[in-house]
Amino acid sequence: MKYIFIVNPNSGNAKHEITLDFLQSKFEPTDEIVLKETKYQFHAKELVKEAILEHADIVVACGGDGTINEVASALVNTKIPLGIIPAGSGNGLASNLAIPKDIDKAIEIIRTKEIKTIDAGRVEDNYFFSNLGFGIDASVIQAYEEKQKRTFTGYMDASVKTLLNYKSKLFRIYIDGAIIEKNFYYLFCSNSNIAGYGISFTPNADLADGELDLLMIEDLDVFEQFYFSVLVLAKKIDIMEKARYRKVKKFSLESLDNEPISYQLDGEFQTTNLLKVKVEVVPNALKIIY
Ligand SMILES: Nc1ncnc2c1ncn2[C@@H]1O[C@H](COP(=O)(O)OP(=O)(O)OP(=O)(O)O)[C@@H](O)[C@H]1O
Repeated sequence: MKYIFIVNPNSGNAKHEITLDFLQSKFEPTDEIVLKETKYQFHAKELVKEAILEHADIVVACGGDGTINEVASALVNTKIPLGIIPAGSGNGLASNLAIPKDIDKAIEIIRTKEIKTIDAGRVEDNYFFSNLGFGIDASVIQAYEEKQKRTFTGYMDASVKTLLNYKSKLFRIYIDGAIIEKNFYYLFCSNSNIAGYGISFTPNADLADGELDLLMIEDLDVFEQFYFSVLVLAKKIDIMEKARYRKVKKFSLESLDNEPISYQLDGEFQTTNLLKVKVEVVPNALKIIY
C-alpha cells in the first residue's frame, strides 16, 4: 500500500512531530510511505494533486480542520480514501468521527478501520466537511485567526469580544420554496455534529444522511445571548424560541445590507465579493477511513 501523508507542521501550535522515520516504524516494511509538508495556505490541495498522480492508495491529512478541508476537497470524487491524524486546535471533524488526537491510536484507525463514505457541503465552489458559518460565527473565526495562539482560551476570548461588539446582519434565505428575511445573529450550517473543542450547535447532524443541518438564530439582546451560550453548552439550542433548526439539501443566502458575504468554512475565515451564495449538500462525496 502507498500512503501519502500531508502534514501541516504549524497546525495546533506545532506541538506534534510527525517524521518519515516515525511513520515508517508504524507500517509494514512492504508499505510505501511518503511525507509531504505544507508550506503555505492551500498548498495541501496542490500536494494532493501530486499524490493522485503518484498513485497513492491512501492520502492522510495531518493537521487541523483547515488542512483536513484542503486535503479532503482535493479528494472529492476520487476513489482515494482520506485518513486523518488530528493535529489541530479545534479538530471538529475528527471528534465527530471519534478519531483521537493520540497519534498512535489515529494511525491504528488508518491501518485497521473500514473505508466509509460521507457527504460534503458546498458553498459556491468550496467544499466543507464539518461546518459553514455566517454572521457572528464568521466574525468569531476572523477574530480568532488574528490571534497568535490558536487555543480554546483564544477561541473563547475571540467569542466574547466579538459578542460584545457584534451587530446582526439583514439576510434573505431561500429555502425549500420559502423566503425568510430577518436580521440574523447566527447562521450555522453543519455536516458534522461537533463544531470544534467539543462544542455542538447541531447535535442531530449526521455526516452521511444526505442532508445538512441549518441553525438560524434571529437578533438577540444581551440576556438572550447569555441564554444562547448556556443552551449551546447544554446542547439544547433547539428549545430556544428564536432558533430555527432544520435539515436541508440546499439553500441560498442573500445579504441585504449591501455588504459582500463572508463566512467561516471548516474554521477558516473567507471573504467573497458576492451578495448571494448558494449552499448545498453533495451526498457521498468523500471516502474516509474511521
Ligand atoms: N507551513 C504553513 N505555514 C503557515 N500556514 C500553513 C502552513 N501549512 C498550512 N497552513 C495553513 O494554516 C491554516 C490552519 O491550519 P490547520 O487547520 O491545519 O491548523 P489549526 O488552525 O491549528 O487547527 P484547527 O483548524 O483544527 O483549529 C490552514 O489554512 C492551512 O492552509
